Amino acid sequence: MFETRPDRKHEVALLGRSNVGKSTLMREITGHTFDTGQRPGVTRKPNHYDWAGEDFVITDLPGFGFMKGTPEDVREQIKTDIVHYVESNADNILAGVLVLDGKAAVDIIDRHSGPDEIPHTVELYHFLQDVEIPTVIAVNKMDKVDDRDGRLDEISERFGLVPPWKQWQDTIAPISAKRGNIDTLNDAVRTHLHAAKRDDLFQFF
Ligand SMILES: Nc1nc2c(ncn2[C@@H]2O[C@H](COP(=O)(O)OP(=O)(O)OP(=O)(O)O)[C@@H](O)[C@H]2O)c(=O)[nH]1
Repeated sequence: MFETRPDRKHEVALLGRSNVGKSTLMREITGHTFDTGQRPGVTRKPNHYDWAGEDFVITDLPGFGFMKGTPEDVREQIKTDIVHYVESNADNILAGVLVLDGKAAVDIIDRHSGPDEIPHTVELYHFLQDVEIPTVIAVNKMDKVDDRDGRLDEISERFGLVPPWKQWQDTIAPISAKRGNIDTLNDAVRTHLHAAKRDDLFQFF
């Protein structure tokens, strides 16, 4: 299902449930227009974006989870394809950005938590850790959240990061892509690239 990636060695991968705002975030990062809209599940293939003269791509992976009108087996396939894509490209993925909808994430995670069930978002975070990709959780749509610190503490906890969230600012980045507030994400990603001594490759962050 996935198209061949462009011939660039390094990349930063954006992952998240459908409709969390990945395309909006891509547009904000790159200044280019992407296919965004009200209709969940618009992004079905990885969208690679690269800068002229730079040796990396940013990859917007398909949204996973519930998509109206999409059968269960297709949704499962999308998730499997994401995992395979990340596994195949892990050596070249400098950082992962897991995007959440700050307004909805806690409810969705709790709804899918149980003795036999790990929510996809949490599962993907742990998977990225397992394949040693430094990951930032970008908590988007913060413009819709009233109790900012309370919500971010709840989110930290769901990912196994002991609150208060403020001690995890390299990992948890509250943003509002639509309003253009993404400095926290830039800072967090830059920290990881510094740690990997790859910031030379990624001048935007
Ligand atoms: N309030 C608010 N809405 C946002 C923000 N970012 C994105 N949205 C809205 O959320 C909806 C989904 O945004 P998209 O960027 O299309 O989401 P996506 O994650 O690319 O969706 P898929 O294509 O399904 O993967 C749109 O209506 C956006 O305008 C934000 O920071 N705040």
